[in-house]
Amino acid sequence: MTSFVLPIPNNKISISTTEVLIASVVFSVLFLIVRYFRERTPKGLKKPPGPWSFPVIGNILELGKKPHLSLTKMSQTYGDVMQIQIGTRPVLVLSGLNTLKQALIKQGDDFIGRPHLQTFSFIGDGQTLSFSTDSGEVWKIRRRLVQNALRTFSTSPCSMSTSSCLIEEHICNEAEYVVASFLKKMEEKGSLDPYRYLVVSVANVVSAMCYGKRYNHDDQELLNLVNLTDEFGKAAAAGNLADFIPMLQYLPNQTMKVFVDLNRRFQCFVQKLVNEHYKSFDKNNIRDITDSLIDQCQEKKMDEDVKIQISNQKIVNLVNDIFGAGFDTITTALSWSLTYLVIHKDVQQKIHEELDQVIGKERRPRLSDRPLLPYMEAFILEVLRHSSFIPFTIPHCTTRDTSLNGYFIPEGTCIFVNQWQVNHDEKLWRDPYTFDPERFLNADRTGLDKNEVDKVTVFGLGKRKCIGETIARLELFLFLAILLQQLEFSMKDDQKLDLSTEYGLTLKHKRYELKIRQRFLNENKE
Ligand code: HEM
Repeated sequence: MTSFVLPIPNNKISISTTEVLIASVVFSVLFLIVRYFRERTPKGLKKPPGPWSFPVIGNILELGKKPHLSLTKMSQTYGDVMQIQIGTRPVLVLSGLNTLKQALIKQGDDFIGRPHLQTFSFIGDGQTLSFSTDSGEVWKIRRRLVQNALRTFSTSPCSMSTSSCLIEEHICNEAEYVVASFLKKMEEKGSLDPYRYLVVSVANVVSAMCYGKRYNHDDQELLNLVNLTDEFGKAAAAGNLADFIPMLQYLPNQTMKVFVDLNRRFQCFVQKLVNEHYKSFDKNNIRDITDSLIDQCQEKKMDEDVKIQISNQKIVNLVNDIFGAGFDTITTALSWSLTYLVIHKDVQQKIHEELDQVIGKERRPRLSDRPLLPYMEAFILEVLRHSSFIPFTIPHCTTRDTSLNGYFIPEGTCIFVNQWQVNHDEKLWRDPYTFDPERFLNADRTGLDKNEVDKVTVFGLGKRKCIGETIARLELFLFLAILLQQLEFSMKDDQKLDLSTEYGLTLKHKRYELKIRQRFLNENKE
């Protein structure tokens, strides 16, 4: 009979094949018993349907490298409320706009939580607004503090008479800088990879917004910050199986080590800036989000418990959160926008025509022009819908036993919200896979069709909805309007764009070089 020898120092233990077989059978029976009891449902409610899963790994193999596509396909078989198993963890996958609205808006309190995942617990020491498992009083206060800070900042008056608020001023400066950098590089090289320039400019806008600090584009501190965030994204995108097979947490995990180290370096960087803010804090001169958070924390009438949770140290985590959330998202959206523009030259031409007609070339686009540029708005909406570059929201979790569409969902269930499915649902959209901004225009093409606009699902829904949506939309509008008023984008002659995506924190297209031409020569704008 074959036998195995366990390599325990000084004490070799020999196990026979029969013993291994018996152990496997006992393990499988125990696994099925535990599963049976865990999946019992109260009377009148059903267990959510889903595919059969393997012990230990669950449905990991079926998810593959593009889970948004595989889960969209599976939802066609199992429906809008489907249960899969990732590793040893049951995960409920929600699809369909009505189901999302029911769960996240109508039953918002039941679905408001965040699951306990090892990765989340490392980000900002598990104390961030976005990833912390807390969804009670502390989370509410954190969210309110950040909302107030964003609002203050986006309505603060600015020094330039042409801008309505500080954020407009920052974005306009950066967009102009991108235009100049693009043209300079074109002159030197004849083509360029736009991502490199967009990423630095967006980092500068977020940095100005968070810490009131704007850098030169070749400043080493800014470039370090961009690299750090990039590495952070890559480490997070590599995924962490231990989130779903908890016993792996006890094994060495190189990716998580890198992740923890990056997180620590990022926190140190922010801590330094927050400390500087404390030293020069002036209640009558709130310059940025950090100032606003310090101001609110110092004066709030919070009860003592909560005050400890939102202590000054935690401000670092909140600022960290906003920086992280507002950086990769906007860069990716802008980068996708340029990609669609070079592929769909007819769409780019229509945007140029609209800009020429409404704004002309004598002045720069402003935020107040937004209602006058419906085609531009429709283009941005279609970029967000078609790319669905954040295919899932951040995972949610149920805060109590509940039911959805007649299915029983126990407390603590991890929830994946499939935004990609909603944005490509044939029941909701005409030709969902075709890129067509016109679908968002009203009948006489003078404005947007609100019914269509409201179906686009990229910022999440309900109580956990993205807190930066307003800023994100205005930032995309201003950047693109300023870029497109002055520039025409086209593909490098010998190049065919590969639109396949890399799955990560956000869906990214492959990097490529393009050509850029100045539309009007010798301008002298305000
Ligand atoms: C196009 C750009 C953006 C997109 C598509 C986007 C999308 C999202 C999504 C899908 C979520 C998760 C919602 C959920 O879990 O249900 C989220 C959360 C969040 N976003 Fe954004 N976002 C963008 C830009 C921004 C910006 C610019 C900021 C900050 C200024 C921001 C701050 C946040 C924060 C703090 C959360 C966590 C909210 C919470 O857990 O309570 N986002 N965003």
